[in-house]
Amino acid sequence: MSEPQAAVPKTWTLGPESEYRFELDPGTSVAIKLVKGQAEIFGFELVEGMVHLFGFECKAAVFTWRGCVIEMSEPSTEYVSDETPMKNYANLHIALEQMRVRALRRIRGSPVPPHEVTKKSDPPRILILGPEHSGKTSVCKILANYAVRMGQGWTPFIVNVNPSEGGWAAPGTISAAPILGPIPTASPANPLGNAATTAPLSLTANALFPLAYWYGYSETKRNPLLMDRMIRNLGENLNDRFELDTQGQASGLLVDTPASFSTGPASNTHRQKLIKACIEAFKSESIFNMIVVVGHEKLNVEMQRTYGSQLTVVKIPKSGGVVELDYSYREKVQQYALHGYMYGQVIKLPPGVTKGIFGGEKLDELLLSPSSTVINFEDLQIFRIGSESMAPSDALPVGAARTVSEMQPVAVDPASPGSGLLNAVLALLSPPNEDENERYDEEILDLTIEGFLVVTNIDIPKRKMTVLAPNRSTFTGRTAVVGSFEWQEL
Ligand SMILES: Nc1ncnc2c1ncn2[C@@H]1O[C@H](COP(=O)(O)OP(=O)(O)OP(=O)(O)O)[C@@H](O)[C@H]1O
Repeated sequence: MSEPQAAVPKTWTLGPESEYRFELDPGTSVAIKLVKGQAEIFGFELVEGMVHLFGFECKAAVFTWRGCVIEMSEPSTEYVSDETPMKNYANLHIALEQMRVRALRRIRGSPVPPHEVTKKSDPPRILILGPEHSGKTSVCKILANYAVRMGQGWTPFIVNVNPSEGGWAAPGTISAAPILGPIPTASPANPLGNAATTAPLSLTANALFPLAYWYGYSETKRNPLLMDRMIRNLGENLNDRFELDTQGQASGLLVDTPASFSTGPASNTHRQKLIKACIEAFKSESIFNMIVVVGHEKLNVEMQRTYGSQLTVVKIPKSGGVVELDYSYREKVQQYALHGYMYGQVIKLPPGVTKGIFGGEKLDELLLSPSSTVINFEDLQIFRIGSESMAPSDALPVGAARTVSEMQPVAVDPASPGSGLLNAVLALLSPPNEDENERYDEEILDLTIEGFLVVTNIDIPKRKMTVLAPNRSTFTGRTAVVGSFEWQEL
């Protein structure tokens, strides 16, 4: 078969405050080069003359404040728009920047200028809410990128409580990470950056060290009690970190939420409970002080009524560029994230393109080689939280009681034919408390995760199973938890 013809690169000249939006079909990639001027993708600045690669059905926009010239190979869909809400996002960023400066001054005990004496000095702690595909994650990324680009040493924390996305590493997690450098966008998997746990050591430039808990399901309504507990755990852990990290504390917190916090079929009580869990979890010394509602008038009014007396509720417009993502696309992105976790980013270059950077990294540094290990059933203790098919407590018939509670860790026997472990994604938990006296029944729910495994084969007669993991290590004596995610070949 002949090689696909190299397409002649196209050039676009973008006027000030306009953006070039593109979408990629499965199996395609695009190369974009900034020829002249300045441009950014969700706040991440493109380097002039460098070829930036995008793949895995990425949908994004190259935005420019002052105009630029870009050159690119052919994406699947493309258009330019000069109607963007970027000015609103930049204004919000400026307000947050002032909060950071005042907060750092207070934390360090520096003198306060007379005209600022009456102003509050809490760092920005923001809950970002909005309906499905309103652009919450993109707003979160833009605000974090603008903060780190200020050159003030800010390291804002992003908290991802959207288990369908999982933030870093893999879907199913509730996680947080300090953002140390601008977050690139190259693939929809790991939209908030890559975790160092999976990346090769050479990726130190962009690698993040997230703090993650394993919820194990895509949807928040699957086990709301567990979600609530994980969010509170994360909040507690972060508040402890802030006590040791004044710059991080002043940089603030951006919480990216799933759409089920804001709208959709879930009951109002379910939504309100999750929002309340977030607000209470991250309050410690300085309370949550802002709710940002992306493009939803009714939700904005509801939040004003409920929380307006305690915190600032701000509505910002939704970008016309946000793409509506369907269920099958989201599932595919989850698989891209899991495969990326194990194998790194294997991207097919566009015809005629021979080099470039992908998410800020060189291509040959993006490949990983996971290892397949055969272990005994007894080596690894595997649990599932609650029973396999679990309706939330409030959905049970009146008077009906559960035999297994939603929060109960239930041991899973790989020898049982219905274990559901084959091809399952397992989260490997960090070791429990060394002091036996400090242990408790539900400790598993409160342990952070260290990584992920996939069970690729189960040999019941020999009582052995094969697990795929990013690196060769022993699992003897370790504990893992299974959720609902399954490994699929791409
Ligand atoms: N201005 C834009 N131009 C092109 N694509 C965009 C733009 N803004 C966002 N997108 C894309 O639209 C998709 C949805 O955006 P995003 O994930 O930010 O929305 P969300 O509200 O967080 O979604 P969810 O419904 O999963 O909570 C993503 O693929 C994102 O990259």
